[in-house]
Amino acid sequence: MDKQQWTAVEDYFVSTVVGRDEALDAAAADAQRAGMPAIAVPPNHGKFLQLLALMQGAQRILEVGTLGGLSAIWMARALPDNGRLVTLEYNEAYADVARTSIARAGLADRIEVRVGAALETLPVLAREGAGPFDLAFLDADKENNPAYFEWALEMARPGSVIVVDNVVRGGRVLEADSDDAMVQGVRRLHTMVAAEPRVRATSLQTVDSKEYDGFLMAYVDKSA
Ligand SMILES: C[S@@+](CC[C@H](N)C(=O)[O-])C[C@H]1O[C@@H](n2cnc3c(N)ncnc32)[C@H](O)[C@@H]1O
Ligand SMILES: [Mg+2]
Repeated sequence: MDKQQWTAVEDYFVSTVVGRDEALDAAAADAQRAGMPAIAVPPNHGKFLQLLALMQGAQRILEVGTLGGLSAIWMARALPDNGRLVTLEYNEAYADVARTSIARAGLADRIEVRVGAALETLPVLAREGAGPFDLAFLDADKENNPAYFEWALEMARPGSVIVVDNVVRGGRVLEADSDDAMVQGVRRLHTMVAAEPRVRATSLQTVDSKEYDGFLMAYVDKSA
């Protein structure tokens, strides 16, 4: 089993149950043209996030890490007309490309892209009373995962779901002495979530065109 097979299986799933979306294909092409790294969610993972948003009956969604807007578009497709998704992005040029793709997808009235370091924009959102968010997707610099999780929890309600992407690090999540700040961010996240009485959580390993990866999912089940 290797990347070629995982990609072929992913393509099969995309061509059957996931389905294609012209606006998402265009967003992916624009992201590539703009020189963004190929680190957006694969389509079947994007659809998974969309289903989660639907199951949540989500009206407010928080995302940390916009890139070209792919995961934001996937999730916002689950929102009702009055629903809102706020996505936080550090890179202004990426945010511009994402906004164009979001507008082309017909979601400009539902998605707000905020530029800045998320450690600065998250407290602003909290002060504004932007929550509670029914779903949060944390997918930016993994070093800051613990702080992002704390902010997501701060702006959650009982019943909210928080997903943290890319927690496997090619298996290096096992390396307690790693000098990779992203690995340490993911490890601190797991230690913190394990000790957090307000959530029930699990982490899943995945394989697809992005190779070996995974995500953590937490359900907020006590008054946050
Ligand atoms: C993995 S990509 C996001 C992919 C996107 N969620 C998707 O799946 O389509 C991570 C993004 O986080 C952004 N980022 C990195 N550090 C950040 C920070 N401190 N605050 C906000 N965004 C940050 C990067 O510029 C990049 O666009
Ligand atoms: Mg990711």
